[in-house]
Amino acid sequence: MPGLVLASSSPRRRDLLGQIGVIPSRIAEPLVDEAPLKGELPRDHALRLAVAKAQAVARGPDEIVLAGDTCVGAGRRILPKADTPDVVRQCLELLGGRRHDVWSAVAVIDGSGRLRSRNVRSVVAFKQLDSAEIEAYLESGEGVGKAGGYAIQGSAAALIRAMSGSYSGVVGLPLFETRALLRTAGYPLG
Ligand SMILES: Cc1cn([C@H]2C[C@H](O)[C@@H](COP(=O)(O)OP(=O)(O)OP(=O)(O)O)O2)c(=O)[nH]c1=O
Repeated sequence: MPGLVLASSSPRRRDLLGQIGVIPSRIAEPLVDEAPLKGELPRDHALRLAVAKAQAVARGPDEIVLAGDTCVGAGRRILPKADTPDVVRQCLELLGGRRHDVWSAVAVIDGSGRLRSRNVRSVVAFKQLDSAEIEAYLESGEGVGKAGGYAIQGSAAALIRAMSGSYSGVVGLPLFETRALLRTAGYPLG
């Protein structure tokens, strides 16, 4: 059975793979500049970074490499991965009361070096958020380190009116597409 390298520092991606019974034989942190290019659209950004992360990690003989990227987009605008509570606040002020896109890209390089990728769009609708709700969410600390400043898998779920698309993709790895790519790459999955 070919080994699987997960090119990700994200514990969420490891957990999501575990949810479908996939245990990487190796985890490697991809060192990639995640800054958007000038004028880059959210969908292009997610795909470019997933591919770059997969390519940044060395592949041993008979190893498959998998990487992903999650990008939150408000129209043509890319929201940052919130690194401080202030950025979380700015994101929530923008996202409250409207719909936004979450692009979830996954890239797989197979044992012969062939790259395949998928990019999934989800749409998430937040309720109108008043300042007390935003401050309460900031208190939770859950938004820091997350694309768009929130995590759907935590207390933010209670502020989300609706979503369509891939729930696992919003969390960090679209599992339907990931399974299909892994199978095509020769990784044995039932
Ligand atoms: C929108 C959203 C994002 N996120 C997370 C998933 C990703 O970890 C993060 C987006 O950053 P990414 O750059 O996709 O991933 P990462 O930096 O955590 O890990 P790596 O690049 O090493 O693979 O935001 C959630 O956990 N829940 C959500 O609802």
